[in-house]
This record gives sequence, C-alpha cells and structure tokens, in this order.
Amino acid sequence: MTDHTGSNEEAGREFFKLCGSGNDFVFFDAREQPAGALAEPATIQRLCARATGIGADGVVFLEPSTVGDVRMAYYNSDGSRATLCGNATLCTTRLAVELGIVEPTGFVIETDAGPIRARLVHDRPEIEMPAVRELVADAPGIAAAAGEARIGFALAGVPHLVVRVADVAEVDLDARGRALRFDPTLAAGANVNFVSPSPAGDGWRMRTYERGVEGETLACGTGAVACAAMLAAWQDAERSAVIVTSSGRALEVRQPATAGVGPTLAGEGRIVFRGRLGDLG
Ligand SMILES: N[C@H](CCC[C@H](N)C(=O)O)C(=O)O
Repeated sequence: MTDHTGSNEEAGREFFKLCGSGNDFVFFDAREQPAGALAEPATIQRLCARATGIGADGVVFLEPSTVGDVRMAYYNSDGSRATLCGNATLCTTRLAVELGIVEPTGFVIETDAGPIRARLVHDRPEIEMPAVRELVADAPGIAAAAGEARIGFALAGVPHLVVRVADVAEVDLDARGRALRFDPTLAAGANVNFVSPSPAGDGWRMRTYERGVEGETLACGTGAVACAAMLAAWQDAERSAVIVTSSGRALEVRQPATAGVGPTLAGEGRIVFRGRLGDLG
C-alpha cells in the first residue's frame, strides 16, 4: 500500500481475484507472509475500490490453521471484519485446492464462525454452513413498507433480514436496503435480502444490500442460507432451495431434516485472474 511518502512496501505482492456468483474478492495467500498492513481498513478500502484499486466486495487472507487445513480471515470492502462470508468461503474452497493446500474430496476451513467442512463436487464448491440461529419469522418493531409481505430476521453466521416481496426487480434496493440495514432495532445492523418467486415459476430470486459493502452485491451466500431458512419458516417453500442471485447465477441451499445441523451451500468459486500489487494510490 502507499503511505504518505508514496512508498509502496507491498508492491509486487501476489494476489488472486475470485468470483462467487458475482460476489467478488481479492485473496492473498498469507500462510507464510502475514497480512500485516494490508489488513488495515484504509488499505482494504483501496484494494476494493472499483475505479482506483483492484475492485472487490471484500478481501480474504488465507492463513495457517491449528484446527483446520487452512484459515480464512474475511474483510468487507469498507474494511470491517465479518464473521462469515458464504461466497468467500466457496471461493476459498476453490483456491485452497488450486494452491495444493488440500485435496478436493474434503477438508476443513477455519473461519471466525467456526470450522466449515468444504469439498468440490463435480468441480463445484460445496460447504457445510453453521446452523441458522435466532430465526424470527416476523421481526418485531420493523414495519413493512408498501409491497413487502413479511420481514424476518435470521443469524446465518452474520445477521440477515429477509423481506418477502412480489418481485425483487421492483425494489428500490439502495434506499430501502440501506434503511433496513440500519434499522434501530438491530444492534449490529444486518444484511438485507429481498426474495420473490422466480418469474419462470422454477424457484426463487434474491437481491441483497450488504452490510460492510453498503450497497447491492450481485450475490450473498449467507443471505441465500437465510432466505432458504425464512422461506421454510414462512412455509413458502421446502427447507432446501435454489435461489437465483442478481448475477443470474444460482446458489443452492440444501437443508438436512436433522435439527441443529446446518445447511449445505453450493455455488460458484472461480479464479478470474492472479496479479501482483502495484501502486494503490
Ligand atoms: N457483508 C456481510 C459478510 C459477507 C456476506 C456475503 N458476502 C456472503 O456471501 O455471505 C456482513 O458483514 O455481515
């Protein structure tokens, strides 16, 4: 990163750009070279800046783990640390195999939300998410706006609101998403997901206003898990669901019948390019 004197001590450091259904991330292999100043909020913001940096929704550092095969530290693009990111974990699954850290048949990723089992199934990343907790089918004290049928809350590693609407394409996502993200009833705020039946009648569509990005992201893994759990709680759908994200790519949530066992999340984890840092300005 560039400090006040313009020096650039991280110049030349290798990074990887990965995409999870349109939710995109800058990855660093920090197993031998720690993140150091790269993890400072101002540097995370510079790395994620769309026009002046690499451009991403978040940054992931792969680190050594004492409880799993690899550890991931996740930061939102505003520099805030988040306990869990579903799409970044799917991308970690891909990169850990690519780097030869693990075998694709099955391994453990240590996250701030605990250990997550991961694998590639027919070359598609699949992860076992923590069980959804604190689910409330109708969040108290949060008034639905016109066009909103229900608003529920769920903790899917990170806090989520799920809003049932007739058509997500009609939602003023930035305005309404921001208002709900900062709702005064939510101590730590929440990610906000709007969900509606797919026009083709073959599943569901979602759009997400993401905490820590403070805007719409094209997909949200923990959000898909929260939506699937909420749709089941509302009895709108079975406990497992395929949810099409804003990018048009689908996230698949499979919820086992066993109480207390978390769902499996499957989706894209694609290495778009690898590069070396230059001047982040
Ligand atoms: N922005 C979220 C973390 C990333 C969630 C999302 N990118 C995912 O795929 O789960 C938060 O601070 O709660």
